[in-house]
Amino acid sequence: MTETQATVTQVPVTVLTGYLGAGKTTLLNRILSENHGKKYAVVVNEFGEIGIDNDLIVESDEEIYEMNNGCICCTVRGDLIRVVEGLMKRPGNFDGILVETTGLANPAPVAQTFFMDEDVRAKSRLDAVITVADALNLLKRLDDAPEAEEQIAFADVVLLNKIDLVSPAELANVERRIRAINPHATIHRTERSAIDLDKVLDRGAFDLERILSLDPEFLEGEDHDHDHDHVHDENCGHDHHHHDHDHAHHGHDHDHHHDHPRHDNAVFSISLRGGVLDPQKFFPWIQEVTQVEGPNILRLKGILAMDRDPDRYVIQGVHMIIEGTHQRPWRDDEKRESRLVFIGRKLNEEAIRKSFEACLKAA
Ligand SMILES: Nc1nc2c(ncn2[C@@H]2O[C@H](COP(=O)(O)OP(=O)(O)OP(=O)(O)O)[C@@H](O)[C@H]2O)c(=O)[nH]1
Repeated sequence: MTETQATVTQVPVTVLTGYLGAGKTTLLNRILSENHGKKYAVVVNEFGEIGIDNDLIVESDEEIYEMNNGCICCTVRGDLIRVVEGLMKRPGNFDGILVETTGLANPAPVAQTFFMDEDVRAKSRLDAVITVADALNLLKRLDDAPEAEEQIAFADVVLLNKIDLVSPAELANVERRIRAINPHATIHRTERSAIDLDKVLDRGAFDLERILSLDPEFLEGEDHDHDHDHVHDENCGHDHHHHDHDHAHHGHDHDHHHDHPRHDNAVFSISLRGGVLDPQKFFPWIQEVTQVEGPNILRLKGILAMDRDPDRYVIQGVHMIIEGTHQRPWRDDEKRESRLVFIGRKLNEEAIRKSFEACLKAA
């Protein structure tokens, strides 16, 4: 090691990935809530037009940078470089960086960022890619979502989460599938992403050799977000207005996994916004929607203002399983409004939008 290398401390970067609703934010919140005496900078990237994820992260002293631009492969790399470079200008303020990717992302471009950009590379090191897998839904997603497989393949550590929702036989089955895709990752079985943090942080686990054997062009993506047709960028939001367009991703020079497409173009989001909701109408409605549309709802999240309720109500779901909690009182300076995002396939947007509006409290 040269003298300069030895004196520069590289900030460890942990990438949290995993398909929609697997338990990434749950893990992130554990990391931020635990009393480990360390300070992390958090970068989150989400899919969907209205920022909700940020509101679901526990309140802490941590600084949170949100990148809300859906398509991680095109725009986020640049954003991530900017955020990381900004952070690097203030050394000593934090002990590590946590990057939570959207559930629809292939983690490769995020991981590449820490090797591609000179400045970033000098000052940070990719510590590990942690993939959270949903024990109940992973097998289905491996069949229909290429990102889910990439996330497993890239993992240094897999949290096989939601073990409370499956039988021991099903669990063993999912674990076998994960092993078949990635024989090297350490697998931990978890409920609510509960894990000793030293099993996920400061692992020194990212194995470049292994990634290069998986993806020989991993270090050659320098021009990645410049070479391809820029028409593509306009469509990167993947929102429902664009979901049936001929997505230009196949033109990507980085699409070297020829055997499967990089993005699941059928997935789109519906963002609903409104004022105060009538709980007598809203709860039966959401039950019905999740029963009827459940198989197509990959994820739903909302922060809702309920009539006669002083608290923000958070609702979350993956397919048919939904959970709701009171988060915290609405602050005086906050507008009491409801935001709800559905992410899925083949959802009937118009019907969902209309029936949601019918749940608003009568003026
Ligand atoms: N039953 C059960 N539910 C869980 C478990 N872990 C997380 N959940 C729930 O699953 C839902 C999704 O969890 P999140 O941590 O928000 O998932 P995520 O991966 O961050 O989701 P996206 O950011 O939307 O991709 C929430 O309602 C959680 O409360 C678990 O082990 N068991």
